[in-house]
Amino acid sequence: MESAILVLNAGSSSLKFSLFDAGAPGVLSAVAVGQVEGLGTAPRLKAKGPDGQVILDERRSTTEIGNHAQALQEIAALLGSRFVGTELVGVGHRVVHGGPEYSAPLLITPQAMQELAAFVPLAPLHQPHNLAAIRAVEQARPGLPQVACFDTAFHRTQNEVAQLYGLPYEFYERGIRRYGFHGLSYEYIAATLPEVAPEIAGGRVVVAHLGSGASMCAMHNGRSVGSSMGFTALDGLMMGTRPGNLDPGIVLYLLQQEGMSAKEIEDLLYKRSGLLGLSGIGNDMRVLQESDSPRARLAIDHFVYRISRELGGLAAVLGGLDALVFTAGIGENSALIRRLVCQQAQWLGIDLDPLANEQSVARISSVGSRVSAWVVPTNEELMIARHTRQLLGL
Ligand SMILES: Nc1ncnc2c1ncn2[C@@H]1O[C@H](COP(=O)(O)OP(=O)(O)O)[C@@H](O)[C@H]1O
Ligand SMILES: CC(=O)OP(=O)(O)O
Ligand SMILES: [Mg+2]
Repeated sequence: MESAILVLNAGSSSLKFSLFDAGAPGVLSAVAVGQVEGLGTAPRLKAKGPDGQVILDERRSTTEIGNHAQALQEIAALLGSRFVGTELVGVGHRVVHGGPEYSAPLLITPQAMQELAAFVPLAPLHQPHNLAAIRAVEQARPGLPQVACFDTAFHRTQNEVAQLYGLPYEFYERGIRRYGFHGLSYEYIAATLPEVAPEIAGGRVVVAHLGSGASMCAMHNGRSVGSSMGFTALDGLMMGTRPGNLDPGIVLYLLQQEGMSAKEIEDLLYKRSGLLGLSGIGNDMRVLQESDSPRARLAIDHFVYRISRELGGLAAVLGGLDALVFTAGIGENSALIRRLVCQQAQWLGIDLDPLANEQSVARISSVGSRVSAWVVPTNEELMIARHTRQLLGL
């Protein structure tokens, strides 16, 4: 391989990467994928080759890999040793918040970095890490072209009514509006549906991206018309450590009556709530599913309840529903969550095929189901690589 595109997806506790052959014409294929997960707690470096074979799986101490910059160094060392002689021609990044202006991928410049830094308070779990990864690459390889791909961009097709909050209009003009997130994932699903599920690709589809962060998107003919996430990635569904949609009066109460500081509330809302806060056990759905604790079951039931409510709302936005698509860590892997959600959604016309659901095959609803249900694995890194290749003209 002569030249490659590196993709970095920096999350709150992980740094995911993929390396793509930039020289091969046509369909992009990853020659290596992996991540450093457990950043800050129990770092673990994992990497796989093109056929999915494990090439590395090592636990490291927090002194060895203590932050995203060190994680990036490890990834660079690993890739450098395996792909000697390969020239890196571009780096694509997931940047969670692009604000009202950025509705397309962007070539990184010093000015763009300044503008994107203004969105750090709107995505404190993600934006600082996204920008730190860009700076680290710039430091290691000055002048290497870097592209920012935004989680918010895919939702900019939504009309003004859908993006408004019921605040005085000048707040909307100042940028306080519903942005929506997980857009690279939804864009990938929209691009994939014509292949895997052509009968629904042009229809009214709700996609449920259920991972550590979770959201749902109402899509009509592959375009976003509504999203459960809003101004920040706190809104909508309950998540691993975030509560999702919350009465704003609770925040006022905590500030004014309970004397919590803004920082303490930020910590509560981003890091201590959701599945973790309700269960008291953890934020990993696998652990909750295996637990006998009633609170773990309560957390799962509330997770499903919130998805069901949001599904009804987004189906109303679409004026009806043709299909429900599950994706991301929980959506792709948890037959239990899919079963519970689909059972709740029987009133909408979804009839689950239990065996297909257990096997996580693409279509998981029965042949006669009026509204179909699907599992479609997402690939944010591939979406970023496509954008990067196109923007850089590679
Ligand atoms: N087999 C599984 N069953 C249930 N949940 C799973 C399974 N595998 C992964 N998950 C869940 O997926 C979540 C991570 O999803 P992912 O999309 O990778 O999240 P993120 O990118 O936001 O970190 C984990 O927290 C875990 O709860
Ligand atoms: C926007 C968001 O919540 O992303 P993630 O699911 O990666 O945490
Ligand atoms: Mg994710």
